[in-house]
Amino acid sequence: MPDVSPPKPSTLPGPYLPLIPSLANPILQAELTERINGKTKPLGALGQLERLALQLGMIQNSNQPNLSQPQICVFAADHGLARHGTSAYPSAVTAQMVHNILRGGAAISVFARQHVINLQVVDAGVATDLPAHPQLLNHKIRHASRDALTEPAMSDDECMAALKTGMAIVRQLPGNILMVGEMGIGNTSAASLLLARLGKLPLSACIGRGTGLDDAGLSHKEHILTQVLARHTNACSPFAALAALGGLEIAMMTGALIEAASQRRILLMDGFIAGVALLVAEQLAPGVCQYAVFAHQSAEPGHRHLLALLDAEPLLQLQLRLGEGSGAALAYPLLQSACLFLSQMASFKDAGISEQAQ
Ligand SMILES: Cc1cc2ncn([C@H]3O[C@H](COP(=O)(O)O)[C@@H](O)[C@H]3O)c2cc1C
Ligand SMILES: O=C(O)c1cccnc1
Repeated sequence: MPDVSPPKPSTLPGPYLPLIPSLANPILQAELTERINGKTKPLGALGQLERLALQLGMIQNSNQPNLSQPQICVFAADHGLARHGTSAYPSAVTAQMVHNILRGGAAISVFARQHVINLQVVDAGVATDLPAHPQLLNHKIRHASRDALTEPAMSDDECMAALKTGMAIVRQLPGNILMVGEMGIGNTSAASLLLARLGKLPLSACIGRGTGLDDAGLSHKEHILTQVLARHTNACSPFAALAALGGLEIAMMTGALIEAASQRRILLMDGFIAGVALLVAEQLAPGVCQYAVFAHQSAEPGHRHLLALLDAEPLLQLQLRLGEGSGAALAYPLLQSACLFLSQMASFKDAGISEQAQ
């Protein structure tokens, strides 16, 4: 039956969302700043690493932050909208890549192994059923999101279930630092739609080639996504936009980020798709962004606008356009270095070196 009734605006029942603790703590901030400035280096010479160390200290409410039991969760799902040719690859690649990740052959498998980061894959909504695997959590909400060109990608109940599942997954995870990644053919489209709607940006600034569309593919993608936005003009609140424009993996990542921030975990953010989940999380639960460290700036053009919107300073510029959490894993050692310089570097006082510049 065609959906003829006017869509009712979706609202997220508030009590499900935890409060995000504020990081404001002027005393600790002054203490950390003095500690950083007192290290044996010219003032400010560790640049962005100094701001990173300060942020990590504030997140952990400590002047000696440390990283323990780092976790990467790769959320996987398919997209009904992908049937309109919005990706250079077919949806079948999502499940194939999940197998590849679990076998240890994907980029994220390699980088997680390299940096000794625990890796799990979550089936949030892959189109096919996946065989059981010790590193695979089966939380399939449905077999792929619905086709957002004709109906909301998720019902309110499905979207809520995805958010709550993401939160529950994090409650079961150890560690004080979370990286979220994703695998879902067609998810640059969902992310672009969400960024355009929630960031109030023109769609043209939010779209890109994703897995490698050519010029004709890119204009076809823009044509389809323009129609999707027009189909869902009422989906303006963060929850309504998330449900309508979708991505089961994006919704589950959003829940995971909210829960992790509420527990004062560090959120080491990957690229464009994960970044859009953070935008949704911030709008649903203001304050989440205080916990985010931005690993890199993706080559997907919308990411630059997203980072500007979030006033974010990415650590790396590697022209990555992969997702999976790969950029977050690559940046992880920088966070280790930020913690180590704070705990191990000598101060001018310890080393008996004159602190005064000429
Ligand atoms: C082999 C392969 C591995 C990937 N790993 C991540 N992605 C990335 O590309 C997809 C998004 O781009 P689009 O919207 O154009 O489909 C997502 O699955 C994302 O994780 C991959 C894509 C492919 C093809
Ligand atoms: O930056 C990302 O997250 C990204 C970019 C292109 C394709 N998949 C993911």
